[in-house]
Amino acid sequence: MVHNTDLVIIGVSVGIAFGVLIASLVFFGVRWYKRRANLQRCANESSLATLPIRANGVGTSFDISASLSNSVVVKGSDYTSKNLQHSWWTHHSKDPFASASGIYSYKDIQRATQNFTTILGQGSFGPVYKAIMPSGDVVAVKVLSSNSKQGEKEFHTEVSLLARLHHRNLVNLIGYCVDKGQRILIYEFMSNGSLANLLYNEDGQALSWEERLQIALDISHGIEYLHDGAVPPVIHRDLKSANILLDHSMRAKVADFGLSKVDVFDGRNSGLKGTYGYIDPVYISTNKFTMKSDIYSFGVILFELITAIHPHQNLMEYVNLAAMSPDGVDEILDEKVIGTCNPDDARSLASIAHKCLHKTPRKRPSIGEVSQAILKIKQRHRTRDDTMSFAGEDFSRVASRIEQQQFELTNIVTTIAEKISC
Ligand SMILES: Nc1ncnc2c1ncn2[C@@H]1O[C@H](COP(=O)(O)OP(=O)(O)OP(=O)(O)O)[C@@H](O)[C@H]1O
Repeated sequence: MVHNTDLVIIGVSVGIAFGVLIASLVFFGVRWYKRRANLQRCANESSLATLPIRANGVGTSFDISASLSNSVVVKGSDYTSKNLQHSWWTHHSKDPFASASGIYSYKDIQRATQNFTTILGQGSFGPVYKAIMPSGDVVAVKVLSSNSKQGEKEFHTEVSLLARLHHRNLVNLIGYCVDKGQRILIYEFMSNGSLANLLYNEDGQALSWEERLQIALDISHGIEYLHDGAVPPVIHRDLKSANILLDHSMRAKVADFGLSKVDVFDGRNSGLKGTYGYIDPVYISTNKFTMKSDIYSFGVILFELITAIHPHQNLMEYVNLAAMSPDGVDEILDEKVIGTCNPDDARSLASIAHKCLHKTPRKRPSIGEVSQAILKIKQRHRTRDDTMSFAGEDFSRVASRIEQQQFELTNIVTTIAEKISC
């Protein structure tokens, strides 16, 4: 016989067991849900968290899991985004932020820019500040404006591209900051500013012809690395004198990857990228951007170096007029280099620039051919300079010998005169 009390005990026990079971299920369910949500969040953030960075400008760069924009990486390359999946995550599975010294907090940047008071300039991406990092390194800090046309995709493109591209003629990305809803890029500081500033700012000292040739060669080497050295190859899409920066020793570097903006070219949002005055007309008509479109933009920059006329000041009209006679370029040569620039050099450089602007893209030279041609002009200039200084040296040696002989002759004459008077 089962007593009533037994029944109560059994009922209570079953109730407790059932309650414990439900509580456990709820507990583990909530835990599982939280973990899942956490993993989801990590997965969403991983494209940024796994972005590679050079540790304070030196050393190793890591692969990435962030997606690269096809707008700058050449399509059809064997090197697909799959190859990029071997991520930083796999190397640093615990705390991706702990060991990467290229990643900074908003507070670090605030302190380094004296609360964002050291403005260098304003681009379409946002303001750029000069900053002194705790290490003492001087850097340039680009803050992505919240109302900027450049969004997250461009930020990813810039960081992921620059982190795997290293060349002395590209502006190095030193780090970045994603904190307090801000996106900030940290670059090596280029103390001589942009080529556009140097060419068009009347206050500064004019660039010499020699410096212009070196700048042309530096830019071509930077592009050569992007087109022929990088895997997969990269098309810049926004080459212009404002995107060429110069360091303390006037060496030029190409800047602004992934930040090329959608230009409102004809009043409609055409989706064309680049800057008016530098855009390849073939790209405008076909909407196809190739390496030869970068070559076109470089041709425009070469003419800027020769003439110091901005593309927005009818540069192409002057260039087309000058092309009508063999020495027409002499007429548009920047007057600040007249006298120091050999006319043959200017004509040769103009001839390269003309080839870059050829209306049929496949007839434009490759960047390797352009580099070779500029190097030849530079070497010729140097040889000419050396010959002149050698001739100068010779002349001064002859002059001092004549002076010496004159002195000796005077001595002889004086001695003879003394002897005669005795
Ligand atoms: N690494 C750097 N070192 C020194 N100055 C810099 C650096 N990067 C940019 N600047 C300066 O900051 C200013 C803005 O540069 P930014 O690259 O944002 O715009 P931009 O190239 O002039 O224009 P856009 O964004 O329309 O292409 C320029 O005057 C440039 O000289």
